[in-house]
Amino acid sequence: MQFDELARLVEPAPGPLPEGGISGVSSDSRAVGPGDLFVALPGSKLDGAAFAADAVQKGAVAVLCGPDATVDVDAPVIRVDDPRRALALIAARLYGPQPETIVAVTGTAGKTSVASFARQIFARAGLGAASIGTTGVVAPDMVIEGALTTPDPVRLHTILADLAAAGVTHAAMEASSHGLDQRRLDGVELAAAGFTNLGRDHLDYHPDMETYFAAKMRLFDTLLGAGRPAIIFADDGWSDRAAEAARAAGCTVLTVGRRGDFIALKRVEHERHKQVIELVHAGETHLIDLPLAGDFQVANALVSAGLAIATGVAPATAFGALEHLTGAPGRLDLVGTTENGAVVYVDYAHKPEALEQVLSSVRPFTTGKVAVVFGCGGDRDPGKRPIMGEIAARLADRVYVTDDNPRSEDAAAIRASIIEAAPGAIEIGDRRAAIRTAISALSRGDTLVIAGKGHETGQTAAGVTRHFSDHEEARAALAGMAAA
Ligand SMILES: CC(=O)N[C@H]1[C@@H](OP(=O)(O)OP(=O)(O)OC[C@H]2O[C@@H](n3ccc(=O)[nH]c3=O)[C@H](O)[C@@H]2O)O[C@H](CO)[C@@H](O)[C@@H]1O[C@H](C)C(=O)N[C@@H](C)C(=O)N[C@H](CCC(=O)O)C(=O)O
Ligand SMILES: Nc1ncnc2c1ncn2[C@@H]1O[C@H](COP(=O)(O)OP(=O)(O)OP(=O)(O)O)[C@@H](O)[C@H]1O
Ligand SMILES: N[C@H](CCC[C@H](N)C(=O)O)C(=O)O
Ligand SMILES: [Mg+2]
Repeated sequence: MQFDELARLVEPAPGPLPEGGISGVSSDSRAVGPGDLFVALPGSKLDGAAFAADAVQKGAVAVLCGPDATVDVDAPVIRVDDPRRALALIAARLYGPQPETIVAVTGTAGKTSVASFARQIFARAGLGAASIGTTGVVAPDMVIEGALTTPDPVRLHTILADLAAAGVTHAAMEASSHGLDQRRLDGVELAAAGFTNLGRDHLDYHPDMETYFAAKMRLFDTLLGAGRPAIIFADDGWSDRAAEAARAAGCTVLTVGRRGDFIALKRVEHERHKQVIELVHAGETHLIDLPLAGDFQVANALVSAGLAIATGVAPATAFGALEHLTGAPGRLDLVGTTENGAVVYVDYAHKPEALEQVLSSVRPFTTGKVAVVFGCGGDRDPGKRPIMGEIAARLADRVYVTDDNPRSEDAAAIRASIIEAAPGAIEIGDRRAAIRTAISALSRGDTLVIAGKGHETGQTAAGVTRHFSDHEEARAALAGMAAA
């Protein structure tokens, strides 16, 4: 990319730049190669400006930074108002092309599920489809594990270009609040965007709920172009405000749910492992056998169908595809049943609303007791710990408090802060032991939810990640019971 083209992408437009251009872009000095532009970002732990000289030594031909960054290097320095946005726009231009139809979904809970469902609907419609999010990149003949829900712009645009080259025309991606706030999605050309719900999460990063909501709304007010469809789940406490924000941005608001106008949910019959839903779209009634457990999956299915229909999938195809959905791994995922008929699920609820939803979802099908095994991650919003303790104590009959990913924190202190609000809880720090104890205590008619780690395959404590899978542990415990 020539410098004059780069100059047209950033604000304010920089002064005169030298001849020539850049061959790549990076915000990490460790990844800089000859000919690259280094973008110095002020981060949460470090200041990228401190690495500018390193980057130039490694061959960076220019440095882009914010207005006040302290950068003293022997290379042109380009100062812009928003270096994170500049990085994203430059990465989009350098590493494109993107699949022609990209949809993104935001919300506190349901993003991974909606992205997976939208991919499955696109695929059923015969389109080259992919999803990008917490569980990685999923495309035909391609599964790439990912570290972040919304990858950083350089990685994201490399992925999008690889997908486009592999014949993917329709991609569904998750827009996390960190990703939106850090401009990781700026430059992605969105055909439609969705909103599921808002609840307490990430208040270690966002100062309060209003700021958290505003970060989510960047999806509509900055990223989705005017006139493009915004699919809003209508039955959440924040739905009206989300619709208002999208409308104010000029998006075409299409609501789904019981209060929905685009897809109106009329009736739901919940069964243990599936639900039958009746909905009305464009004056036509559809009766759908949704093969997923959990009330919350109805909302996710409606948002994903809305995204697919709004981007051109025939309604009958989209609704037909809902009958074939497979849940995203680790989302109210049935692991097995004990010989005496108790049911064991692995779920990814690691925040209050999700835990509330999942425990409420299993109650109607539990003739015995509801049990839950969970903990809370370290280095994450400590305020949610007693809230989740209270929810577990209220909605489950047996609560086992264990470790999630303590990361750098004292695991016992995390457990104590949960138990403060769940006084009857059984404390077993070792997650494997907690799962085994909970499974061996199950009786006929009971349901156990092992919550918080879902699809994860590692447990991080004191800076070390060891292989750990709730699925494997639960299966082993169930097999052990059967053999005994
Ligand atoms: C708090 C947070 O979101 N941090 C993200 C952010 O890092 P940062 O800018 O704060 O990085 P920093 O370590 O302070 O460094 C500042 C700058 O110096 C640069 N640097 C640093 C060292 C060096 O030697 N050379 C160098 O150039 C860094 O590359 C960076 O540009 O930008 C990085 C690149 O995009 C991310 O990898 C990093 O994610 C960290 C690892 C993370 O854990 N993020 C989580 C909280 C996250 O983003 N989660 C969301 C939400 C999940 C959900 O839905 O629940 C997600 O989308 O995954
Ligand atoms: N629409 C929903 N409403 C409330 N809770 C939900 C909803 N969808 C999923 N959940 C709960 O949240 C958990 C995570 O779901 P999912 O992975 O789809 O959400 P996410 O937004 O991608 O979460 P994360 O931000 O952690 O990646 C599920 O296991 C379930 O407990
Ligand atoms: N993307 C989320 C996942 C949390 C999963 C949970 N198991 C935990 O470790 O807290 C985060 O990084 O905050
Ligand atoms: Mg996710």
